[in-house]
Amino acid sequence: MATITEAKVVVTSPGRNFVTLKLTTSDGVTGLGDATLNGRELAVASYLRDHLVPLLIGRDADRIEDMWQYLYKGAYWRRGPVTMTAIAAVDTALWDIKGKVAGMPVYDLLGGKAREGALVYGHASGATVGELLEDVARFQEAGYRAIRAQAAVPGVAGTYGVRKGAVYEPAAGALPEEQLWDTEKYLDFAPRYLARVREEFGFDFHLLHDVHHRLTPTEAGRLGARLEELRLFWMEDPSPAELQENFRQIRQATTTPIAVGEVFNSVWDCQQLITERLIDYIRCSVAHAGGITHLRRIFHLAELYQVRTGSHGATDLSPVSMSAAVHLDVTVPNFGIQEYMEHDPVTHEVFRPTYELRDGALHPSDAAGLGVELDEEAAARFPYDPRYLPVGRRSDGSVHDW
Ligand SMILES: O=C(O)[C@@H](O)[C@H](O)[C@H](O)CO
Ligand SMILES: [Mg+2]
Repeated sequence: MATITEAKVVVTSPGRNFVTLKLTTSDGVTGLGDATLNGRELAVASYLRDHLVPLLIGRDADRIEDMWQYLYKGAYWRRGPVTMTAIAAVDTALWDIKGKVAGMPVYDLLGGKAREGALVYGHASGATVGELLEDVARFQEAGYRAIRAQAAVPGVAGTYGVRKGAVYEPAAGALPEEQLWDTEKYLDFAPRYLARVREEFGFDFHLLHDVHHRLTPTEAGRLGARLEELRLFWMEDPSPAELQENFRQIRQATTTPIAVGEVFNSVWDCQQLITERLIDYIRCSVAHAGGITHLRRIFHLAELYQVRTGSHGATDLSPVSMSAAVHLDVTVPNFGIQEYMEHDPVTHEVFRPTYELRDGALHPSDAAGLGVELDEEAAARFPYDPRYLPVGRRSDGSVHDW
């Protein structure tokens, strides 16, 4: 039996903030887990350092499921993004260790490949429709077969999803940026620019769009119906999903496929969405939904109901959880798509993943474990840099879902 002898929490900001857990066993094997919770990073770092590390030292590194149950049920206070991200980091690091001990990539531990690579979608955006079209062309030239399109809505400063230079989010600054939101202007404009994308580039690629929780179920149904002829791959987060039964109304109003789940952290956040078939794609991630062990459970439940996967994968997830996602993606029968946003090159000075983008799909390497290295000396050169995600406000000044 190998025991955990060291558990280290590394907070670093190469381009943006990441929290990483590094476990070492009595056999000298190391494993990595991503514990990054965008905008609330230090809460997870403290949860790990102050509450989990003392429980990990001396514990059997082989018993991944038992560790998961021990940390989940042992906390008494169940679920929540901070707890589940911390558990995810431990779980991911243990899978990495198990793979290295077995001399196998994690996808082989999970039953082996069902496909060679995970189809990904890239993020095209533009401050104008012209810029968006140029960006879509750039992604097509780079070999992407699926592209998410977001354009700034005229008269709505700081529309969600539009990059400023190389920066996606969060913006620099000590306090959250406040962005204006106008539902009517968006509902009028979005179908028109998405139609322009189809006119220009045709139907021979997957087109996606993220609504980012901005609409009521009535509005979302109306938008979905209007977008049907554009045959979107999906309409993401059309409405906030705390109340899962609200999606029944969207479902009845439109056949545009629906994807939800990047903010969920457990199967209980999406069990009704899945079992009542209120969505088509479940977007939970390894980092925020309890690690490989729990995300696999969610994906298996989804498979029974013909709901496919489409994991969150913005750059607020480190190359460690991106790698874990790709290993899981290539094994599950109900894989749909994987979100992928290339990390800033400076991020790769600290994290060295071995997955590769080829023909619009991410391919895991056959390295044992997850195939990611963390350079701790490089990590020390990039101290934590406090950032927040933006806050949305309507034109009357009241707070809207961002
Ligand atoms: O699907 C996406 O990429 C976005 O919704 C981002 O993940 C979110 O704004 C948090 O960074
Ligand atoms: Mg999203």
